[in-house]
Amino acid sequence: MTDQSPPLGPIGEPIMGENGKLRWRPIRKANDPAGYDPEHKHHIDDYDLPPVESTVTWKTKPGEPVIEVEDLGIEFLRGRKRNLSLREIVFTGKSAHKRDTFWALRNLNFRVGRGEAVGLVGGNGGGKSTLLKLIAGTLLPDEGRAKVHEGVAPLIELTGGFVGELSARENIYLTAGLHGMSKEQVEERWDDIVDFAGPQVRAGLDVPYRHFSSGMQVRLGFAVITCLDEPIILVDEVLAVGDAAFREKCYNRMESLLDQGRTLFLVSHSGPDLLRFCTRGLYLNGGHLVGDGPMDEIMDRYLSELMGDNYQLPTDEEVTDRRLKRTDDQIKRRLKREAERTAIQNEADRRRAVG
Ligand SMILES: Nc1ncnc2c1ncn2[C@@H]1O[C@H](COP(=O)(O)OP(=O)(O)OP(=O)(O)O)[C@@H](O)[C@H]1O
Repeated sequence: MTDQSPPLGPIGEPIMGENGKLRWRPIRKANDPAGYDPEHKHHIDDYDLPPVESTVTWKTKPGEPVIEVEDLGIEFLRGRKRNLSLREIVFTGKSAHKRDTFWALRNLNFRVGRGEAVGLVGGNGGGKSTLLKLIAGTLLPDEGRAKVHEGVAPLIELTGGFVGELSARENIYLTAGLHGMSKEQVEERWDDIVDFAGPQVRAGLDVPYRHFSSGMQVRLGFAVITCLDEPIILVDEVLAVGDAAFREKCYNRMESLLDQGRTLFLVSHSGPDLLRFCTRGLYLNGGHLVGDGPMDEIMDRYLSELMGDNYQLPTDEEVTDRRLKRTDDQIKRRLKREAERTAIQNEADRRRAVG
């Protein structure tokens, strides 16, 4: 919100905004990190946060959906039942193998806007990974459609679509090239990719990718996928194999991508991770979309259905307090990123000036 917004209540007093969100009176502009008061409670919308430059070229206009899922369904083969006898085949005209199929996803309908961060929750086998693969286009639906209006950078399998026989170096060029990046663009971002992936990956750049440990695979996969200029990022549970420090680095990068207005789809069984980024939750159960709403409400519903009486739903007051705490943390992290970006920019300007 800018200073032209309708007047707010006294400092620290929440008022209900027109959009139904609680808002707090800002005590300073967000682009003035020095004035930040960590004791004060804020709503992120109260800040005139500077837009973050992005190299993405958008095909959609602001406000248009980037993903439209309509009556989407996919059927899988569960296995084969007993083979039919020759007599049955001849007299019934059926195939020798009886097909035993099931709908892994069915009747899914939803739209996702630019810049939304969507978390997918649901029990094992609920269809989360399958949905990401349908959005990425690596699986085709049997019913309906998933219309994706922007490019997608998927990290949905540990191998990230990389070729095991090729070296890590070759895989970087290959993946970036498939997403439309020229050799020069890859070279420009080379250090960013390899530094992010870490020293173990740098040391193994010429080793066949299949010899990488699962942690190294995910480091390289994440570094490459998030360096692409694709507006939609899909991340499946894969980050779980990285160590804690690397995961934190990945989360920071995901937040930077969201600052640029990119769209994120995240599958995770970790409530805190989902709540850190995602504003919207989709709940898949038995292949059906059974919930679509604010991430915290979807998470509470999923956990209470999963754990029954062992999960205590928060009171309204607790929900509000937790939302405020999360918003406050998001603002602090955003300001830190702004300060880091400014420092990097200043250093680059200084070097340019020195020649
Ligand atoms: N290629 C496939 N062929 C047959 N069945 C499949 C295939 N891929 C997934 N399935 C099945 O589809 C269902 C949904 O699987 P999916 O991996 O999407 O679930 P998930 O919600 O991601 O589960 P988890 O939380 O355990 O990772 C499961 O029953 C799974 O066994």
